[in-house]
Amino acid sequence: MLDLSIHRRQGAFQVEVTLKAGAGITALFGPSGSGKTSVINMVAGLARPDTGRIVVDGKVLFDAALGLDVAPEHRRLGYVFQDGRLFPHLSVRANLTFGMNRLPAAERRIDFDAVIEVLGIGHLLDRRPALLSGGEKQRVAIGRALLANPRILLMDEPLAALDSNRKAELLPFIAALSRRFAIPILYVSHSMDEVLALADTLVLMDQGKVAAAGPTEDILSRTDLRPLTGRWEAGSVIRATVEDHDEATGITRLAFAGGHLLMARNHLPTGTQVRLRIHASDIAIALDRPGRVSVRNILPATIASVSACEGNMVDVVLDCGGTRLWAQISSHALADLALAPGDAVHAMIKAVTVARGDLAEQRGSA
Ligand SMILES: Nc1ncnc2c1ncn2[C@@H]1O[C@H](COP(=O)(O)OP(=O)(O)OP(=O)(O)O)[C@@H](O)[C@H]1O
Repeated sequence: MLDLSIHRRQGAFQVEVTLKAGAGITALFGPSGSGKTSVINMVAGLARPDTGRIVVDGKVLFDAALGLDVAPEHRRLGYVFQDGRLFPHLSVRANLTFGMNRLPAAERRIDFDAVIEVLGIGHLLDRRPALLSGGEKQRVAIGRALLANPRILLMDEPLAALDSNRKAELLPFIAALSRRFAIPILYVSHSMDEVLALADTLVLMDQGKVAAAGPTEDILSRTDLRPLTGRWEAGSVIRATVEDHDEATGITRLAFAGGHLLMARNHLPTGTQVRLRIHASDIAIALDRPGRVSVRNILPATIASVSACEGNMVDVVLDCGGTRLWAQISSHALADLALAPGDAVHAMIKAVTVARGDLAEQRGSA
């Protein structure tokens, strides 16, 4: 879908990125100044690489060796900025159809009514942008970009200008978009919560280069990348499937590669694929399987690695049927239990939360 290999010097800073992004949402994540916007601007044609090549959906947009540089307006890309940048003098409807009306009818693959429905903006069509909330403006901006039938949607911190409630409201809309309309999204963010809720693929940027890239769960399970994945609370991110709900006990059972997990009942249909988050501080380790204990999730596991972290705490990575679970225990507990790689233990998981799981995802995986 997106295949790029680019190099650009801007002042003292060098961007040197090779990247392939497939279907779904690819997040560019990294500290301020790591080069995320520079990459997205080169894809959009707003900045010119010194060398390299950019291909989107089979179409070569830039090739330095061939002297090829398609103008931004001919790249057929959707770009959503932090601030919606709607046309103030046009109604929401006219904003939405602005790019769409410039396309030949045969190229209008994305249906107006479907976009209105997914973004929940049907009741806003006759309003002017000045009368919209920040979140509504962003939904209209996303709809406008989508209706121009882009090859890819570029989103540069689209939620950065919104407060946390509006952000949380908008996340499910964005998550549903790429799956519902089969449009790849390149999403710049420095919020790990957004990455967790949205990204299929995670690209970690550092000092103008790609430090690591891959499926989000895999990248986030790597303790060596922690300096880059950042200051968010340590923990694991795992894939699971909703297996069943027990109305009587109010418990939902999920299946994952290492067995089953129980959590408070949610309302996701059976079969929904979800991303679960388990904080490292919510996993305790027992050498013997505990008997009468309140914790519901007790799973056999093997110790994969032990390494010092901050203060008197130790990172312990457990292998649970091929899934990595990241626990943090005190160095005192480590010494007391004499834990070492290869030991068979039991992971006691005190809390599990759903970081991503929506109906659109279930349709996509059917
Ligand atoms: N036109 C330019 N000329 C010189 N330096 C530039 C130019 N544009 C960006 N830079 C520098 O390139 C580096 C990367 O900037 P970029 O905006 O891509 O980072 P970013 O990861 O998107 O940061 P943020 O999260 O703060 O938006 C920064 O050091 C920036 O100062």
